[in-house]
Amino acid sequence: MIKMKLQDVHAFFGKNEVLKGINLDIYDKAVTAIIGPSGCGKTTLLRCLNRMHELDKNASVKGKILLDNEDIFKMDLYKVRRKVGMVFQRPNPFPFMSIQDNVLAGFLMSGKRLSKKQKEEICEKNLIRVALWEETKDRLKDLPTNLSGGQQQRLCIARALANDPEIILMDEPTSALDPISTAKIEELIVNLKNEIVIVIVTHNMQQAARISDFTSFMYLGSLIEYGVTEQIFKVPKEKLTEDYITGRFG
Ligand SMILES: Nc1ncnc2c1ncn2[C@@H]1O[C@H](COP(=O)(O)OP(=O)(O)OP(=O)(O)O)[C@@H](O)[C@H]1O
Repeated sequence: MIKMKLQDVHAFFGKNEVLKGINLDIYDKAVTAIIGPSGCGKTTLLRCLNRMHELDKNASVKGKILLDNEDIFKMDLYKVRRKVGMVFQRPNPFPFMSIQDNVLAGFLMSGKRLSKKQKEEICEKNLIRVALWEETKDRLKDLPTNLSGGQQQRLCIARALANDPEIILMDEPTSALDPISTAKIEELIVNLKNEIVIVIVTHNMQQAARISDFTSFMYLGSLIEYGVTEQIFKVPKEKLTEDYITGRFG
């Protein structure tokens, strides 16, 4: 089933067109990877999917992005952001909030009142989902600053999950992490895909091959090739894709 559908999406910074008519179907219960050389527009594409691109005052978008057949540009912005969460490259837990409050940050910021029991339940459930519960259950009131980078990133994923999004966008979520933390996040992504749609930007082609079901290869603002990950990596149809995945450029 198609969860998100992009139709002729163009994105600009001022007059600079950085996405040049992207058509892309993002499937439910799947991990979709976006790969391509630096500056090709991967992050911009990701940021269009939850309307973060518009935050830049110089930026604009044209085209259609449908979420469950609803045009996200006609939806309430708060609803879009609630349905489409985001995890960034560098773990960015709120440094002055406890581990528990970090998980609950979405609720705290929206002003929603929760009982102590509800808070504890939401916190436990989401820390379990990211395999961080055992490591943090005795220090939920501590600040997150003493957690390792990998733990902080899992906390950020728990924070995104706690809002019950339908899609999570991940912008190079492991590029600042060591190999063991990276492996844990990859395992987590694969486990989560049965409940949530994941779109991940990665520079690491082995990572895309390991964890994604679909891969889109971008070049200079265009989507060159999109398909099942195994096909893209084993028998790419486009020469540009082949050159990129075999390391001839990028
Ligand atoms: N805030 C901005 N203002 C102006 N131009 C920008 C801005 N952010 C990105 N760009 C430009 O838009 C183009 C696409 O950038 P984007 O960050 O989407 O590429 P990317 O593929 O994610 O790159 P990388 O892999 O290096 O992160 C680039 O030419 C970049 O210089």
